[in-house]
Amino acid sequence: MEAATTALIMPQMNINNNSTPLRSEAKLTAARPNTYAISSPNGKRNHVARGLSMSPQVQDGVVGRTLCSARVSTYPTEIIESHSMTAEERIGVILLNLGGPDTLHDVQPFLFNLFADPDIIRLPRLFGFLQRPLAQLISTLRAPKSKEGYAAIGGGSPLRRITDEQANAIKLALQGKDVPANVYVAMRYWHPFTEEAVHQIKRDRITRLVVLPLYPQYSISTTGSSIRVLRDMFRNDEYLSGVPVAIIQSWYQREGYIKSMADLIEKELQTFPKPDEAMIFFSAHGVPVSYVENAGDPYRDQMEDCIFLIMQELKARGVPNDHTLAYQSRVGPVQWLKPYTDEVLVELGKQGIKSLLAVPVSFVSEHIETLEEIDMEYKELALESGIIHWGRVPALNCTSSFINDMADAVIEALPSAMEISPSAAAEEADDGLLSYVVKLLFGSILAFFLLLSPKVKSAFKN
Ligand SMILES: C=CC1=C(C)c2cc3[nH]c(cc4nc(cc5[nH]c(cc1n2)c(C)c5CCC(=O)O)C(CCC(=O)O)=C4C)c(C)c3C=C
Ligand SMILES: [Fe+2]
Repeated sequence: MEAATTALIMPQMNINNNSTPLRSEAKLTAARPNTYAISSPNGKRNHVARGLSMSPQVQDGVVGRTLCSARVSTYPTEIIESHSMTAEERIGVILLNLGGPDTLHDVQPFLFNLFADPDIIRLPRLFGFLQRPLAQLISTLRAPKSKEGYAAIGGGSPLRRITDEQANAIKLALQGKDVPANVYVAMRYWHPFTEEAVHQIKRDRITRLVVLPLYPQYSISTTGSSIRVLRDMFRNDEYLSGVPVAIIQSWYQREGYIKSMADLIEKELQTFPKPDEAMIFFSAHGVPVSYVENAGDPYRDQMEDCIFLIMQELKARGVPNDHTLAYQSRVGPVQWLKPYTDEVLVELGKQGIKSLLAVPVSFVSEHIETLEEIDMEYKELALESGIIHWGRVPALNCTSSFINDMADAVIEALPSAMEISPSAAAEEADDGLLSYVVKLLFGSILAFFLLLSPKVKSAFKN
């Protein structure tokens, strides 16, 4: 397939972002020039310095780990010339998601994959060899608690089914907008794995690809991790390295998403005896504090912006309810983003709050943390703490306004697709098999003793 025929000028990061940030703007004042690429008809690129970028700290934490030197998308993409696609273009959309165990038997290997991810357990580079032994131990310790949770929601995660439904709905929405596309699901820790999706993309000879994470906000641990894996696959493959790719890094600020969330909240409030007295309780999946404070993860800022925008929309609709934000699902012995959901529930009970509407906000499908943690554990805790009326907003799943907005996001991103340049990052040193085995053995022994500590053990078990 010939490369695109029209010259285009775009940010090298090829991030699509549609609205100007609200509260993140302050951080951009410390901006430095960003690189824009000019693609010419023969596919060669020249680079010019232009525009704004995030602070160096964020760049170190995020840019180095993402496809095409991508920055977090808290500022607008500037497409200077529009780009026309050829008729033979075969468009692909790859949905990035976490994945979940299909059966209880899958729980421990799923957890192993999750904890073996260096974006989930961030060890200093020198201790990288401990990653897999640690993952083996932590997944074994965590599995009984996780299994209980998955058993309580029917014996497995609904994530694969819902993500497949979303993929199908986005495909139909794109078709309805005269943009025929194949939509692929790429899970990070369980089937269908990213490798499987990428294999299909090659098989289908896709010529232009949009990467759409199913996480509204960017975190190093979610979108960042999936993009890192994709980048490695693309830059090492002769065919894929020539496919223009557009990456949507985060989209929590999209009007369609904000309005869809506001619709769900408004509707659920009506189930309360006194809707205007219910507190709106946003509960986001947490990340360790060190991600935000040391590694430059924009997750907390984006989450706060997101809540601000949803509340702004609700106020404009005459829904002035009180609201609060807390973080759930912490794992392990480190500090996670605060305040913690369980502690806030107890505190709100003490303050005499009687009606609470829980709103899961970091994810767009039902999953274990909505169906078990919120609907069972937190509900019970809230009722014990004095809350009388409890409600929970459903996840967006296949809500048509949301799916329609995702299809629009794809269409808006298409023109900024560009080839993934080989990364300058140094490859891991290859020390040979013997060294690998010695490190693995040493790592396993060290990890074993580390995890014998009762405090560490119980932190992963609970
Ligand atoms: C935006 C969403 C998510 C962030 C950020 C995130 C970070 C993160 N998660 C763990 C550990 C676990 N997560 C687990 C399940 C899980 N996590 C998310 C989303 C985010 N995780 C989802 C949607 C799910 C559920 C998948 C499903 O099967 O339904 C689990 C397994 C379940 C359990 O045992 O609690 C673990 C473990 C870490 C350590 C982390 C950031 C570093
Ligand atoms: Fe998680």
